[in-house]
Amino acid sequence: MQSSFSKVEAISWTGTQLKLLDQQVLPSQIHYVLCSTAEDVAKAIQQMVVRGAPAIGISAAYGAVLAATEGQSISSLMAMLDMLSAARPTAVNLRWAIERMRKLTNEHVSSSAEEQVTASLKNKLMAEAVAIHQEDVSANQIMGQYGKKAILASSSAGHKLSVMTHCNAGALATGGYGTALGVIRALAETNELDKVWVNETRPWLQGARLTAWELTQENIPFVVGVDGAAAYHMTTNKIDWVIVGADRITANGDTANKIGTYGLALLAHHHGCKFMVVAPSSTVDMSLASGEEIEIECRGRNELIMLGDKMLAPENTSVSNPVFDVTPASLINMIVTERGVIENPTQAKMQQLFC
Ligand SMILES: CSC[C@H]1O[C@H](OP(=O)(O)O)[C@H](O)[C@@H]1O
Repeated sequence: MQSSFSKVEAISWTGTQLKLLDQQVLPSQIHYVLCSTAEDVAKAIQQMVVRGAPAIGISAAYGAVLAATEGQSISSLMAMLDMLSAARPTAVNLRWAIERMRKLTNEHVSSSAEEQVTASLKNKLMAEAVAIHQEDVSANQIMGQYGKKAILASSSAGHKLSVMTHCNAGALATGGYGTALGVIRALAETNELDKVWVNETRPWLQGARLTAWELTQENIPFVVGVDGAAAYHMTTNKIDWVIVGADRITANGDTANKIGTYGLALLAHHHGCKFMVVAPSSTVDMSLASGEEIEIECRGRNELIMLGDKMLAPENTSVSNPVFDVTPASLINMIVTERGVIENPTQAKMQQLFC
C-alpha cells in the first residue's frame, strides 16, 4: 500500500506565518488558520485549532519564532515563551519545546550580552523550530517500524490484525505520520492489518472526526463506534491490540492520554487484548515520579453539553470534563518510543532508556 500521509500537512510555515489546518471543523471543512503572532498561536492551541501533544509542541516552537520580533527586549520574548508554555497543561511536549527555545535564547544572551532580540537570535530560533518539527516526523517513522515489529513478533502468524485506537494520534496530532496511527499505518503498508476499531472519543470526537478522516485518506479499513461500545466490540470481535498515543509518560511508565484510555486499558486487560502506548521521547517526563503528579486539564462545559448550537443536557446541568486520564504502567504491555520499545514498563526500564 502506497502511503499518502504526506498529504496531511497540519502544520506549516509560510515564511512569515504559521499555517494550521483547523481541527475544530474537520472533516466537514478544510480550513486553514494563519497565525501572525505568538498570541495567535497560544489561542490556536487553547481552542484546539491544533491539538495532539507533539503538534502543540511544534506549533509553540514556531510561536516562539513569531514572538522573536527584532529589536524587542529579551524579557518580553521570555514572557511570551511563558504564555505559550501555559496554553495547555497536560501534554509535556509543549513545555519541552518551549524549554528548547528558552535555552537557545539564554545561550545567545550569555554569549552576546544582547538585551534585544537580534536577527541572529531569530534565525537560531527558526532553525530550532524546524529541527523540532523534522525530528518529530522522523521519530514517528521510526516508532511506526518499531511498533509494527514488536506487534508482529508477539502475534501468532497467519491472521491479519485488528486493532482499536482512541482519540487521534495521527499526522494531525504530530509533525506528520503519527504515533499510534503511525504504527497502524506501518501495519497497513505491508498488508498486516484487517481493520481499525476507532472509538469516537467524546466529547470532542477526535476519533470520529479526525482519525476516521485520516484513515479514509489512506484507504485503511476502519469502523467507528461510540466509546461505550468498546467492551462490546472486544467481546464480539477478536481485537489483538489497543494502540494509543500519550500526552505525558512519567518516570514509572504511567501514561496520561485522552479521557477514556484508562478504561480501555482495563477492558483490554480483562479481554486479553494487548495494550500499546506510542509516543516520542519528548512526551516522557522523568521529573514526575508517577501519574498521580500529572496535572489533568479540565475543559469547558460547552464541549460536553453542546453539539454545535444544540443543547444536549438541561441548561443548568453541572458538568465534569477532565480531558485526560492516567493509565497505570501495570496495564501497559509496551511503550514504543524512537529510542526503543519498553515491555511491561517499570521505573528501572524507563531510567535505562531516558536517563
Ligand atoms: C499524538 S498524541 C495525541 C494525543 O493528544 C490528544 O489530546 P488532545 O486532542 O486533547 O490534544 C490525545 O490524548 C492523544 O492521544
